[in-house]
Amino acid sequence: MQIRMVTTLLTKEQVMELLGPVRDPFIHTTLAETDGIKNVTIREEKKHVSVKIGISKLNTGEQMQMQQEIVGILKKNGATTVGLRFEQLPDEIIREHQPAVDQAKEASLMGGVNPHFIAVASGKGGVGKSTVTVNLATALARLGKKVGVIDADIYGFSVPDMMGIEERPIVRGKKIIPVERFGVKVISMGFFVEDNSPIIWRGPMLGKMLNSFFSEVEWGDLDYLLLDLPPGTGDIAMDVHELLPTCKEVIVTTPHPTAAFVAARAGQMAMKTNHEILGVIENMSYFESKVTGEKEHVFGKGGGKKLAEVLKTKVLGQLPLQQPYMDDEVFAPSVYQEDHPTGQEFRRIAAKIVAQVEE
Ligand SMILES: Nc1ncnc2c1ncn2[C@@H]1O[C@H](COP(=O)(O)OP(=O)(O)OP(=O)(O)O)[C@@H](O)[C@H]1O
Repeated sequence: MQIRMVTTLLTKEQVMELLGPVRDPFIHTTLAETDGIKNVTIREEKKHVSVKIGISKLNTGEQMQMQQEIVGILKKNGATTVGLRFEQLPDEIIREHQPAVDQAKEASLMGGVNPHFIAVASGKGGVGKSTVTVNLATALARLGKKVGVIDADIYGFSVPDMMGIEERPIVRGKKIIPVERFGVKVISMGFFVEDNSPIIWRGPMLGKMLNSFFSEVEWGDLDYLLLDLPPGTGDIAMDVHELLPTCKEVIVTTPHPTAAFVAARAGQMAMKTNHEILGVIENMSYFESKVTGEKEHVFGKGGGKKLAEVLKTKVLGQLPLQQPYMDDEVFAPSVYQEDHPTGQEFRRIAAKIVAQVEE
């Protein structure tokens, strides 16, 4: 915005308004949000504006760039000279705005060794994103990996039900102990909601919730932390993507060309937020008759391959339409057994991911 000067120099309010949208280079939050514009002084007679700016990291190249940006804005709007000083933002402000994964990594909250973060995304709901998350996690655990899952699908949290988790996490001291099932540590919004009641999320709340899933949960030593993202490419999905900037991603689609087209948007969202795409998983690829062994492509064909081409990645696997075996002893309606054909396909996918990530 450019404010035209007629006779007087900028007012304090105008300086606040002009510099408010400038972003802190490390926590990607505006100065208005971090309350980072301090001590604005105007010397009308000398056309001089001096400002103190709160920044999350002092004395860096990024600070220099920010300095140039601010001086440029103020000069463009009438200041002849600009005095600029920087000070360190308070820790609590940085924590509040810092992307969750970065925070976890920096603080080494995961028991000292940082896991590989893998987010599972989809272009729309109902394509099997949560099914893929829980089975990929279980398959990685079966390969001997230490695995955690964060059910970040805040509206449609379904991971506990899918894995047949009935207990709730216990709190020890100030830490939440995740529930363990099939060797996978699980934390879900569903654990903290009474009676399945709906929640209305606003951006900052979402960030706080994700941050606390990292910092207040006793994850211990993990090799992999999987995140079940909200479906689609709306605001909430975008917010979650932005809060998790250092994740790798798996995109789930059905074989229908339209589904793959919509999933491409999720892939583009991943790329926009600098997430590396590990590959595409095509779910509900076909139905195989138990009687004739014939494969029917109930939901169309080729969507996964097409999506992988668009996103310049590969198809990690194709999952048939099939339920897990009925098991009277172990209740987990969506977890495929190790000897189930779909369980075996998940094992192959998990092995590919391990090879790719740990290479
Ligand atoms: N390969 C499959 N064969 C049979 N049923 C499946 C398969 N994949 C998923 N389903 C079923 O389809 C439904 C939707 O799956 P799921 O909840 O995993 O999708 P989603 O993409 O996570 O949806 P949302 O994001 O809306 O929660 C579930 O009832 C699940 O059990």
